[in-house]
Amino acid sequence: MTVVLSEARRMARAAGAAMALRVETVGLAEADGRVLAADVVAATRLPVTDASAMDGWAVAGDGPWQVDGAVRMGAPPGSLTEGSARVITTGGAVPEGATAVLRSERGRVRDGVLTADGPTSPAAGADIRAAGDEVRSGSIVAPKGARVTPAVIAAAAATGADAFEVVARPRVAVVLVGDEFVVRGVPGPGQVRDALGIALPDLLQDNGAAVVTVERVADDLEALREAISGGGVDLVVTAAATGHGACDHLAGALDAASAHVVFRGVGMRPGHPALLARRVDGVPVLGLPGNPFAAVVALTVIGLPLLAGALGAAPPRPRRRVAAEAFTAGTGGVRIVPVCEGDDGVRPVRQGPSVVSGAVAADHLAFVPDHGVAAGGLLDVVDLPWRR
Ligand SMILES: Nc1nc2c(c(=O)[nH]1)N[C@H]1C(S)=C(S)[C@@H](COP(=O)(O)OP(=O)(O)OC[C@H]3O[C@@H](n4cnc5c(N)ncnc54)[C@H](O)[C@@H]3O)O[C@H]1N2
Ligand code: MOO
Repeated sequence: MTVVLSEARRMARAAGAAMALRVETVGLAEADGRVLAADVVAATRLPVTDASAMDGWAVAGDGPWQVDGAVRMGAPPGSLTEGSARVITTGGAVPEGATAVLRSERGRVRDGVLTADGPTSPAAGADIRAAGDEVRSGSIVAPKGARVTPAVIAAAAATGADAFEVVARPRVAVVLVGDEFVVRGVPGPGQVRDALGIALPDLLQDNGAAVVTVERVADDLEALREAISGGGVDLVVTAAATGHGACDHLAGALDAASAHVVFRGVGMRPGHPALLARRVDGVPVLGLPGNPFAAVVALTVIGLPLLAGALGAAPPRPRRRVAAEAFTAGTGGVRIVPVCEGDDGVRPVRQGPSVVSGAVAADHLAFVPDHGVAAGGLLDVVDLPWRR
């Protein structure tokens, strides 16, 4: 069954969401890039106590004040009596009884007595960050489904967290099909240098997956059936053999494995032979076309929604960009064009389906609808996965 691109993306996301991955606990230092399986809740308010916003003196009541010492950072705040002042630095805990902070540049100390420059004492509460002003204890610092970023880690650490509950990485088997490949050096006549054996696993890992095996199989139905049937994985991603040629055995291998084909063919070019199936044990099989750029396209526009669904993360939504020049329509559905971003909008980067070199310079993939887009019109784009 052939589907339109939007439908393929929806089905891929649903296939990912059906995976029901485990939840695991990881320390803050190992969490960057993972997806939260539960809200991160502040274990404390921030600031923990009333804190000084400036270097200066905590003062109690109106001046002049008798300076009675200094607030030690990291020590409990103690208390201050009316008419007294205590040296305090930015972030220091304001002693009980203090009514304001006087900034260092607005006062002077002579013989242990602090006087404010100018006619008045600071207003009540001046330059004091009230306890809980920034974060309330029990409030949500980062929601379930969010990707852990350095900002999430910093906010969680500041509010007392030592670990996160994250969604386990989906375990992926990558299967590269074909007899023609060499894996080092320059290919000889009739040979093809494998372009995907390293790049595909890297792309999957960068997007939250744990690639557990990378297997190469010949154009052989039984070998392919076996390769896509391995246990201990949550997802199988294959490259090549999606076509209808004599050597293309993916459909036959899925049939032999009694897998259910969710779709075979997507209304987009390149990448139209992409396929999604479900094994009898529920494990999805994503079949990427063999032409390397088509494989990268299919992984970006279909594989990433699948992974986002599996992780419970927000899907990578297309964004609107101005077309800096006209984009002509393709035949057979959405034309997918690598584009780079300039001041006047996005422009195409020349690219054929069988090489990935054009994508090296590109920022996004643009979706050109079947009526094309005039110069100055709007295009949907998704980021290339390494540009996020
Ligand atoms: N009669 C038709 N022929 C083709 C059609 C079509 O609609 N009708 N579609 C073309 C499109 S589009 C694509 S994409 C490919 C899909 O091919 P397969 O998925 O069956 O893959 P193969 O035929 O095995 O290989 C295609 C091409 O890609 C090269 N390849 C495969 N894997 C790798 C790799 N790991 N590294 C580098 N290159 C790879 C392979 O050598 C072939 O050149 O079908 C078209 N044909
Ligand atoms: O998926 Mo194919 O490019 O359209 O090479």
